[in-house]
Amino acid sequence: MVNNALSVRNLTVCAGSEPLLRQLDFHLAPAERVGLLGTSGCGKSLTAAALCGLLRPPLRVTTGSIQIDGQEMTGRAPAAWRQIRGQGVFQIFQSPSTALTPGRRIRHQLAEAAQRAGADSPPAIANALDAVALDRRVADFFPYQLSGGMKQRVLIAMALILRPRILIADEPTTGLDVLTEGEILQALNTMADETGAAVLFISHDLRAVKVVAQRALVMQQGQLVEDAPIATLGGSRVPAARALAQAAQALETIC
Ligand SMILES: Nc1ncnc2c1ncn2[C@@H]1O[C@H](COP(=O)(O)OP(=O)(O)OP(=O)(O)O)[C@@H](O)[C@H]1O
Repeated sequence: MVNNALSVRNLTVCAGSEPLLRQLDFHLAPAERVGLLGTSGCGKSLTAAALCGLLRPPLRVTTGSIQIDGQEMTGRAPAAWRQIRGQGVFQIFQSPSTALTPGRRIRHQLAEAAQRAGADSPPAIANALDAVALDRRVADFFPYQLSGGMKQRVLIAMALILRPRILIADEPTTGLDVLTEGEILQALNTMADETGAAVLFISHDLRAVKVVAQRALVMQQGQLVEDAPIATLGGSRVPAARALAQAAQALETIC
């Protein structure tokens, strides 16, 4: 039997005694691309942090299970999480600067990923930059010499080299213009096609989610209220899911 890339069961996360995520249950099959949607403050980024082992006190998992590629991760030491981050689960944040080391050229940061993945560094870097449509000369730049969209594409190139089991992209196009947004979404799809990574794409914007994912998870106030194919959200019994579909449709009509 093939393991799910990700299985989340009955996951509850609290800040002190206050539950912020409540009994989340969902899975990602290998290579599946799923959107995680919901309005601001519903718990999307907390979910991403929990799935990457990045919750810090007072936040903690109080019940439930997170399995990555069949491996139980709840209750594991920070060292076990560090080991799985990168090739087990790779996260792209809204602000890519936090994931890149400011004083190191892009080439060295990508070479480190290649070494970790056991790949031949110069060709792996060249192929990854080509795949995300970045000029190969970008390898000689420092992060401060790149735009936000270029940094985001460098991180996707890093994922291409590391070939993670799961990629979690948390609002990776927020604040970018629509053309750059399109390039990032395209690069994400190329990465997923080439590596077979499962993708959890987090956004409040169904229009962006639709470019990457076929299925949507909808959150509301820390709970999962819908898990359905994107094409069916407009007819969902869940008002929050219908509202997302209607908002996307209204924008498409205007634009
Ligand atoms: N360290 C923390 N301590 C206490 N509460 C927190 C902490 N981090 C987040 N929260 C709370 O958890 C809830 C969910 O926050 P989260 O950042 O996951 O929302 P989100 O859905 O990602 O929102 P947005 O779309 O605006 O980024 C919010 O009510 C927030 O105030």
